Amino acid sequence: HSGSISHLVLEPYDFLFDTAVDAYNKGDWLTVILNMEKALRNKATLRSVKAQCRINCANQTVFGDSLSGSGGAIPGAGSVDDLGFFQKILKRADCVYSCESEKLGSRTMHLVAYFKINMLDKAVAAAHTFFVANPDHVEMKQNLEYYKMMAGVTQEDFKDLEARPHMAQFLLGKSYYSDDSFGLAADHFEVAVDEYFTADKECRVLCEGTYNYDGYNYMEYSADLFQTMTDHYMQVLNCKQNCAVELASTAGKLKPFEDFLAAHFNYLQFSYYNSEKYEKAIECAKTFLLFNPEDAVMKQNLAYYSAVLGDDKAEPLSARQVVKLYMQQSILEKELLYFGYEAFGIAFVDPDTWTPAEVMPKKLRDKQKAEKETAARITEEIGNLMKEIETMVEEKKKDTSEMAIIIPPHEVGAPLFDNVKVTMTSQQLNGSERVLLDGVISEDECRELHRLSNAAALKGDGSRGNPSPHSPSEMFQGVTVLKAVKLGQEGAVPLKSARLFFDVSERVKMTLESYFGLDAPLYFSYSHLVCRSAIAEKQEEREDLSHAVHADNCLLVSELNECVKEPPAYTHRDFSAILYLNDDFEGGDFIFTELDAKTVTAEVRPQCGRVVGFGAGKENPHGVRAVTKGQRCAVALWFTLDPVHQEKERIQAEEMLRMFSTPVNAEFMQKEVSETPEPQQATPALAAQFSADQGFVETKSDDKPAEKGPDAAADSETDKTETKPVKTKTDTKAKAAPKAKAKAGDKAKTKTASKPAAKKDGKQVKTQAKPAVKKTVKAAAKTDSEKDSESDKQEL
Ligand SMILES: O=C(O)CCC(=O)C(=O)O
Ligand SMILES: [Fe+3]
Repeated sequence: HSGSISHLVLEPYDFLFDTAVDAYNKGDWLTVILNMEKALRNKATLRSVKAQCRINCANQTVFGDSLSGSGGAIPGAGSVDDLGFFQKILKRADCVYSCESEKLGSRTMHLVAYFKINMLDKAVAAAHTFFVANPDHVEMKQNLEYYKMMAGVTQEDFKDLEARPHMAQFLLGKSYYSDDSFGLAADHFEVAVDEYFTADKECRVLCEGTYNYDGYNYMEYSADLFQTMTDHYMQVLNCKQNCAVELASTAGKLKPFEDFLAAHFNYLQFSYYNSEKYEKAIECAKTFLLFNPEDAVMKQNLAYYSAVLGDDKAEPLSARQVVKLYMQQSILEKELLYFGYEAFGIAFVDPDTWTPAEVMPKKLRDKQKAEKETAARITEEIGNLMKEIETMVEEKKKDTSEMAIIIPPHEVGAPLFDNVKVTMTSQQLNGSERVLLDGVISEDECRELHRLSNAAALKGDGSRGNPSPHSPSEMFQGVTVLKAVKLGQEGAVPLKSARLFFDVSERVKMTLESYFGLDAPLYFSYSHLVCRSAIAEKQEEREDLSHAVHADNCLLVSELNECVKEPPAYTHRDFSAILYLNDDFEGGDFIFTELDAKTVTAEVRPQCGRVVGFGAGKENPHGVRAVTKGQRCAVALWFTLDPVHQEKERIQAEEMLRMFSTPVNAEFMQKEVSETPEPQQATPALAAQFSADQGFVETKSDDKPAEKGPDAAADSETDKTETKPVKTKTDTKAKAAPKAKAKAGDKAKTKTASKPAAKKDGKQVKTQAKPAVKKTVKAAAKTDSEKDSESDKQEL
C-alpha cells in the first residue's frame, strides 16, 4: 500500500442529493445548486479514489505470475494453476478492499442506494441541460439567472463539473484547428490523446465493480461459480467496451462524437502537415488508417506526405504503438463478448465503427444482414402505407369541406369517446362554437369528484380569498388540480380522486379538440373543481345570479354591446368547458345571452356527465342562475391554443402524479412541497424533453471529421500525381469541399512531390458551426406579488 494514510471525509452524495431534491421542490434554487455541486464533486472524488486503488492493485498483482512456492510440474497442475488464478483474485479483492477503507474510512458509510446514483446521474444530465446545453429555455434560464445573480455565482461555477481533461483538450484542439492555428491544435490534440488513454484506463478499472442484477430478480438469481463469473465478467467487458462511448461524450452534445479516437489522428495529420512536420503527419495518417484502412482520402494524404518526405524515409515510420495495443485489446474483448453472445445469449452491441468485419462471428453477421434487409423492407412498406393514408386524408378533407356547407365550420369532428353523445349543437343552442355533450363521465366518477371537492374544502383554511366572490347568497369553494394532488399526497383526500380530476379534464380536452375539429392542440389554461352552495338564510328576495353574465376572454361591456379583449381579461383563453357533476340542487342553470347580458339565447340544466363547451370569446356571453337550494358542483376548464400560456401548475401536478406512480420515485415526494408553487418551475424531465426538441448548443454533427474531398487542383508541374491533402472539415453541413490551405512554405519544402498548380487564396472557408446565440435575459423570475395577483385573478 502507499505509505500516506489520509482519510477523506466525504459527505455522502446521496444525502446531498436528497437535500437538493427537497430544495428543488421548494424552488430554493440556491440550495439546489450548492448541494448539487457538492454532490457532484464528492462523487468525482469517490470515483477517482476507486479508480486509483484499482489501478495500483492491478499493478501489484498481475495475473499470469507463477504461484510463489509452487515449483515444478506436479500431477494435477491444472488445479494448481486454477488455485493460483483464484489466489490472485482473492488478493486483488483484498487489496482493493483495504485500499478503499484505508482511504475512505468505514466502508459501509459509502454504500449508496443504487437508484439514487442513477437519479443523481439523471439530475446531472438535467443540470447540464439547464446550465450548459440549453440557452433557449427561457423560463428555466430566467430563474437560473436570477438565482445566480442572488448567489453571486458566476458562469464559471456552472461549468461541467465532470468535464474531463481529454475532452477539454480535444475541444481546444478543435477550436485552434478551425482557426487555422495548426501548431497549437497539434499540441492540444497530442495532450488529448495522452489524456484519452489515462481516462480510458480509469474508465475501464471502474467497470470492475459490483455485479448489476439488472433484469434479474436479485433474490432469484442463482448460478454456479463459473456461470456467475462469466455473467459478471461479460458485464465488466461490456462496460469496458462502452468506455469508448463514454469518453466521446460531453455535456451539451446530445450524441457522443463518432469515431472519437480516430478523429484525433485525422486532425493531427493535417495539423502536422500544415506545420510541415511530415514524419508526424505520416505517423498520424498511418494511425488513422489502423481504424479505417480503406479510407481513400487518407491513403491519398499519406501518399502525398510520403512523396514530400521521400518514400524511403516514410516507409519505416509506423502507426502509434499505443493505439495498436489499444485496438488489439479491444478486439480481444469484442471476440470474448461475441463468444458470450453466441454461447450464452448475453447481448453485445459493438460501440465502435472501426471493428474489422471478421471479428463478429459469421452467424451473427448473417443474422444482422437479414435483419437489416427486413428493416429496410418494413420501412419501405410503411412509406407506401403513409402515402396511401395521405391520399385518404386528402380525400377525406375534400369530403369534410363539402360537409361544412351543412354543418357549421368548426363542428366537423365526432366525439372521441364511445359513451359521449352530442345533445345539442351550436345551431340548437342558438349560437356559434357551442356544444352540449352528455355521458362524458359516469355516475361513480361524478360522485367521486363531488366528494373530492368537499374533502378539499374541509382542508382549506377558509381564510384565503373571499368565500362568496360571486354572490353573497352562496358559498363558493374551488380546488385546482395541483392542490388536489398535494392534498392527495398528504393523505387528506384519496390520491386516486386527484388523479381522476386530472384524467377527466384530459378527457374533456380531447373531446373538445375532436368535436370542434381543431388542427392545433388545446392547452389547459386553468382547471378548477368548483361548488356553489346556497346559503339557506340568504335566499329571500334574491335577484342576483350565481355567476354574473360574462365572457371568458374579454371584458363584457353590456351597455355598449361590446366585449373588450384586453387584460385583466384572460385574453389567451380560446375555449371553455364546464363539466357538471350533479343536479340535486335548485336553480343554477347555465345561460347563454346576447352581448347585452340580458337576452337569454339558450339554457342548460346541469347534470352529471354533461359538458357545455364553447368558444371563450365575445360570441358566447354566459352566466349561472342563482343556486337557491343545495350544492352545485362542476369542473370548470379553460383552454388556450398558445402553449406559452399553458397552466404551469398542471405540469407540476402531472409530474407529481407520475412520480407517485413509480414506486422508487414516490419516496422523494413524501415530504410536503411548498405551499405556493413557483409559476415558472419546470421539472428536469420537462427541461430535458424541451432540449430534445429544441436541440442542444451543438447538435450539428460536426463530429465527423471526414468529407475530405480531394483537392481538385492536381499537379501539372511534375509527373507525380499525388494530390495535396485537404483540411478536415469540422462541419459536415457545409457541403462544398473546403479549400486546401496553401502555404508559402510549400514551394520551398516541396521536393519531389506535386504541389497544387495554382496558389490558393489564403482565406480559409469558415466551416465551423456557429455557436447558438445566447439570449439575453431581460426579465428575472417573477416577483411574488406578480405571482399572487396571478393566482388570485384565477378565482374571479
Ligand atoms: O359553472 C358554470 O356553469 C359556468 C361558470 C363560468 O362561466 C365561469 O366560471 O367562468
Ligand atoms: Fe365563464
